Amino acid sequence: MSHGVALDHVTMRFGAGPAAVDDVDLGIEAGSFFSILGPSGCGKTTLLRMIGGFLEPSQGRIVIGGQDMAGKRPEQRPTAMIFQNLALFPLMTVAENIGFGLEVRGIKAADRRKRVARLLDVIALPGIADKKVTDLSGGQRQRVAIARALAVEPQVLLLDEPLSALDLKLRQHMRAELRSLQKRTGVTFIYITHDQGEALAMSDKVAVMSAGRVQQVAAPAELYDRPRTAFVAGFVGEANRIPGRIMTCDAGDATVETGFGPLAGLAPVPLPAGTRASLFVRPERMRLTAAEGLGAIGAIPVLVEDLRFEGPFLHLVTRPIEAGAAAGAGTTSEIVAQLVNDGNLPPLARGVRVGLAFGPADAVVLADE
Ligand SMILES: Nc1ncnc2c1ncn2[C@@H]1O[C@H](COP(=O)(O)OP(=O)(O)OP(=O)(O)O)[C@@H](O)[C@H]1O
Repeated sequence: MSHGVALDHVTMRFGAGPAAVDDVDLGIEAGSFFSILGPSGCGKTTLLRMIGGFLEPSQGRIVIGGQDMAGKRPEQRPTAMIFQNLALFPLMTVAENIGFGLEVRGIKAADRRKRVARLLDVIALPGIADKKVTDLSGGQRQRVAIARALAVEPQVLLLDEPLSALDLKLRQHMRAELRSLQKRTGVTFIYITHDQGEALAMSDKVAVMSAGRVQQVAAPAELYDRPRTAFVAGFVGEANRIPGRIMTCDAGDATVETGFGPLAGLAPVPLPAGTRASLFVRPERMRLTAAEGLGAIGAIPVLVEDLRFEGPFLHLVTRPIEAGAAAGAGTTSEIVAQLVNDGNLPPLARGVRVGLAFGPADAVVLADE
């Protein structure tokens, strides 16, 4: 794997408190779409600013295209950054905005014009060169900001939540646009967001951050299906958490005791018997059954508290009839299910008693944090 960008034990401290970015190791493949996902304040922007050269790490090394970036200013790096507010020049035309960085680098007017025209094709907005940026829609401005960043031919484009100011519809459209733009140009995109849907939809790989640390780096499907920490399971997509304890774990499988009974046949986990651990089950893995027969989590009897019809799906919010307290490990107060509207759903309403079931293949076991 060729590493376009390598972070080696990168740490950033602003003061005496905990590090804003804490000992981060990352390898970002050249030509890939890489997202850094995490809640507000987890250190995403700080990490991106260090890659772009706007901040020097307190410790660690950043290597881009094989070159150590220590001491290099932003304009000396093969990177370009797009900020949340885009920072386009309002009094300039689209062409002047896109050509700005080229002018600064002393590229002649005729060559600038050619390059700007090519970039307008790349962003699929030919013919707007002479418009003022203030006359453009939000999505068009977004694309102009990208063209301006690409004009200086960076190896790596750094994007700091660039879609956050757009309305939902446009944001969803721009996801596909950005993804296809990245593939067309072959430039490495490092994209930061707190929106897991955005990260899953666009990225080749996603790094999930929490409190300055990287929790997991994986392709979107792996992140969703095989989260490695309870934080990732809860932050990426929705997940029901059923607390319990590891009863046995050998090479073949694991058994977890929960307040609703034991569940055997789980994929083995490197945790000793007695460890507090939870089962994480996605809402779409819950099946509707008759409200009886507990046993090995055959069916958890629940009361329907709320339901939302979404066309292809029915979203159920339920409360277990018994809280399902696992000895000392906590209770389950709510179970959410997303049922496929396949024409066979029984009539459901608030207050109806049903059973929700899942099997060992539907659950991921993770140690409590
Ligand atoms: N220049 C600074 N001086 C002091 N503390 C800072 C500075 N920049 C960031 N921090 C702190 O570092 C931590 C990480 O901030 P950062 O902006 O990187 O998080 P983030 O994940 O990008 O959050 P958001 O999505 O809200 O922008 C926060 O606790 C923040 O207060």
